[in-house]
Amino acid sequence: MVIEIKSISAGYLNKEILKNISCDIDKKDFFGIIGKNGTGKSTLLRVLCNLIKPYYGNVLIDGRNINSFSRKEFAKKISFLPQYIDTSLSFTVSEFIMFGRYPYMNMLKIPSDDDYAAVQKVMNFLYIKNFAERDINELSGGEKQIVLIAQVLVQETDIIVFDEPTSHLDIGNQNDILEILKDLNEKCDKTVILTLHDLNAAGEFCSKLVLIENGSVCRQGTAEEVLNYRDIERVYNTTVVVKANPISNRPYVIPVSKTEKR
Ligand SMILES: Nc1ncnc2c1ncn2[C@@H]1O[C@H](COP(=O)(O)OP(=O)(O)OP(=O)(O)O)[C@@H](O)[C@H]1O
Repeated sequence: MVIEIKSISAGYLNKEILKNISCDIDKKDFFGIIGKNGTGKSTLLRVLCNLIKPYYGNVLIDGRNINSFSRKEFAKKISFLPQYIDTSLSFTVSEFIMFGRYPYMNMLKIPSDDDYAAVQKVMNFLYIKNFAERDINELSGGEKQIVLIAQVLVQETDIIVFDEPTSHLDIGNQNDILEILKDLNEKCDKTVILTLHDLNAAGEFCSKLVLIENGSVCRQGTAEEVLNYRDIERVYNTTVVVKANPISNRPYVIPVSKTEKR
């Protein structure tokens, strides 16, 4: 077990958002967190990444409480791509990716040869070397998302965490990003943890899912176990049909209009 989330209650000021959440994440997992808007998915990631302290409970990584890590140590263990990142300042793609190397730099924050090599390696891996010198603000949404992922990868952590990495992307770019994350999971031994709104993408790519309902775990397990129509209909308050993808055999969820007879 690489991550143990134990009986977490957390929120903001006095408002409890997460209520007694427990889940275990294995090293090999491609772990998806799903649930309605505002149910606490991002809050759970913030607790996991030690950005907010829980009211109760704790998070262990490799058996060690996350509170016992120094900031630099933690940044070499787990990297996080939040849902919103300000990219309004003008940086080239390679400069922007270099920010991910901060945990490895000395007090003066001058990149070493290793830092430059790490940036080149990630750009090669993601096939983005050709726009290394472009301004990040000139990129399309899909290109920018790959650069954000590059900044996470250059941090060279075993655990990578993404808050809705595919929002605003078309189905082609969404699949491209998820394939990259799947490769990182399967070929580079990274533990991938992400939130997703697209239940079909979650069903297709995630090895394990947790469905959050009003800040609590409704169900966790394989995609087949979690994406059952009863839970999905109740949690999302809508009508759906769940089928198996004829090629991958993984579950996908089809919405049904209220005007259709059942
Ligand atoms: N910084 C904050 N301060 C106060 N309340 C917050 C803060 N961030 C989130 N919340 C509240 O916590 C609740 C859960 O938010 P969270 O972002 O974790 O949900 P989510 O499931 O990720 O939502 P979405 O799918 O819409 O991104 C919401 O009611 C939200 O308004």
